[in-house]
Amino acid sequence: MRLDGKIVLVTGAAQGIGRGIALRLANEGANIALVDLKTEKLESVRGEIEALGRKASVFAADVSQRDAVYAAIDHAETALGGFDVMINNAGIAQVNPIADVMPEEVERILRINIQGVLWGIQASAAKFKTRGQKGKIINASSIAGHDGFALLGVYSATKFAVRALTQSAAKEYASSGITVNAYCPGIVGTDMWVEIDERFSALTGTPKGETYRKYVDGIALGRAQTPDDVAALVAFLASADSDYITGQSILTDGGIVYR
Ligand SMILES: NC(=O)C1=CN([C@@H]2O[C@H](COP(=O)(O)OP(=O)(O)OC[C@H]3O[C@@H](n4cnc5c(N)ncnc54)[C@H](O)[C@@H]3O)[C@@H](O)[C@H]2O)C=CC1
Ligand SMILES: CC(=O)C(C)=O
Repeated sequence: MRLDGKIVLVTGAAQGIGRGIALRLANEGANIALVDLKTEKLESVRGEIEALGRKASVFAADVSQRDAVYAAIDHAETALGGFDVMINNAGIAQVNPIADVMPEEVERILRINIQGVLWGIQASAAKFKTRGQKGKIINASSIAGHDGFALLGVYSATKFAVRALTQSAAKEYASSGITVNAYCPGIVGTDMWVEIDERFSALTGTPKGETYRKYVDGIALGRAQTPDDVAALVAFLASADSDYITGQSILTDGGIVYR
């Protein structure tokens, strides 16, 4: 699964799953363009990648802004000398019963989780075509993109949408030699789950930590997922070993959702 010399852009790379993916792919030989809103943390990840002997670039962008995503890809190409793989990882959670959801919060999550992925697909495919090369696009969905979760209804809808975009884009870009796939993690111990757990507590009165524990207890393999567990699948999807796979949204959850 070596990625020697490949140029990979990762959004949401400042922490959590995105950071884990960036480090894993750098370990496989890739040079990484790091994109996020949190520039201080991005600089720290850049240091970790350079310590592995790989090149890294940092670009601050809000993935919900189409122009910013195009600019991030241009920057990656210029800074690192090419562009081979796009990883649309950035996303936010939102915990609210359907009865209480309000327009502003729906608009915010749709802009980041759906439009962010859409602009990432569109801009990276355009760049691969301009460069006259093949490419790989890899999107973050979730187990919540296969099953709707209570109190995570709008979030789940965005992750179902990522699967739809992944399938449609795979069909539209296959003839250009571009593959499009998604990874669907389960319960990963990142800041996102700290936030989800706190919000469940506030809404239901469940003691802090209980919701996370309950979900982890439901995992067949008996432990929470790490960013590196997710990164192992993404490394495969970024590598030549996955060249004959497109349009798939692949579960990596330790045994929660079975499809
Ligand atoms: N943590 C989990 O259990 C799971 C997470 N996922 C998905 O994996 C992806 C990464 O999640 P985590 O690392 O857990 O989350 P996280 O909250 O720890 O990290 C997300 C990163 O994305 C960045 N980000 C958020 N909005 C952005 C925007 N508009 N523009 C640029 N960057 C932005 C944040 O600054 C942050 O660095 C998300 O798409 C999430 O929905 C999927 C399944 C499970
Ligand atoms: C954050 C997320 O996608 C789940 C299902 O936990």
